[in-house]
Amino acid sequence: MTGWQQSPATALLILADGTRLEGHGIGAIGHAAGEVCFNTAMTGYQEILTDPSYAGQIITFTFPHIGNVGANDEDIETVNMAALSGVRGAVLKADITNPSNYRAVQRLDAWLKARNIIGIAGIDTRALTARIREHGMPNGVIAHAPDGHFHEPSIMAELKAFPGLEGLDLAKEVTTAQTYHWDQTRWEWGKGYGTLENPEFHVVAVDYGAKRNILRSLADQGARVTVVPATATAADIMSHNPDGIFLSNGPGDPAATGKYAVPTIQKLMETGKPIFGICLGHQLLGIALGGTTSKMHQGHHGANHPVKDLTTGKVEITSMNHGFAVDADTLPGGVTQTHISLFDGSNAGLAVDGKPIFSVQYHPESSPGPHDSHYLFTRFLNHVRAQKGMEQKPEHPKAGA
Ligand SMILES: NC(=O)CC[C@H](N)C(=O)O
Repeated sequence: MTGWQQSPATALLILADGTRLEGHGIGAIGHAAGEVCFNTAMTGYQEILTDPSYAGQIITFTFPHIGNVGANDEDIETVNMAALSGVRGAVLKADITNPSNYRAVQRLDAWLKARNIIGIAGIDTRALTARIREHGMPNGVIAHAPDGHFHEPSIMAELKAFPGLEGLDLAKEVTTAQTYHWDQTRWEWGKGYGTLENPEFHVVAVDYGAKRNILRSLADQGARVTVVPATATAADIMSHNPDGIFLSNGPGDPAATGKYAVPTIQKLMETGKPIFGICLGHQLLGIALGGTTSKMHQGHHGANHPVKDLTTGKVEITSMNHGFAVDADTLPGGVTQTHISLFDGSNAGLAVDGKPIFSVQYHPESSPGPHDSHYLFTRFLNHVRAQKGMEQKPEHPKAGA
């Protein structure tokens, strides 16, 4: 048969420059192309693999042992389960072992298969990560064939057909088709997830690929949340009579999604309502204010990224997942750069002077990641409280309070 190659390997990762890595296939069978990035988080692989912002990407985990705690039904960040799984593939160092954790209901490889995610294990992820650091995030294709028979022409055709993330609006692939309401609160020891009983506020969240724990974090602050599709107009959003507006994280190129999202955000800014954006929402807000965004070299994907709050001098350890960034020097007068990454000085936050409008590039919902930045949800709702003449809550409550 022409085009078929037999290999002792059951999975391949081929990069756009022809680099060919062989390993053991796990998860779904077939092939998929995407941008190959690396994530340095040591925990939370299931939350990472279900973050819709990874649409169009293949994740290399730098932590060598992924899968040891198996898979459970709770650590799912995808809200729109009707959408295809965002991430295109997972690249691991060590083979997946039998899970050892009280929450595990499945092995990770079986879970990957059920979610149609292709994985490859046995890869020298240190070398691959060093390569990405040196040359940037390449396009690549991941393939899994349990019998070791790979149809190379179709695998290479898939790689060639992948246009790269620049210019891609992927929010439309993962956003909700319908408006829905959210009232689940954050997980607490001994209690699990709660339900918001007596909402004090109403927030409309624009879903570009929202993560569950962001919606929970808003509910935790007393906000009932109405989640609307990415293409909702300003009139649609205002028809829900929100006290505040949230712009979610999401995949793809902010400039591409901005074609329809930015005019909406510009109209929303005129309403005077408090606006808070995270990650893609931050980038879209940056563009709406007159700034630009650029593709990064290796991006930021991990759970230990130091960020400096330039307004207080404090450093927060944050969770990050982005491959584009707001160009700080394009932000106009009247907009303050509030946070920067201490890894590379790139923009990590902004605020509109004198208005209740702000956003951050990183992930205060911390799923997975440290909780240092959770105060930002309080800050957002404090803007709402101020407009309603209510007492502010401390951003950093004392332990036990
Ligand atoms: N997590 C996100 O919202 C990512 C935003 C954007 N897709 C980026 O890669 O920069």
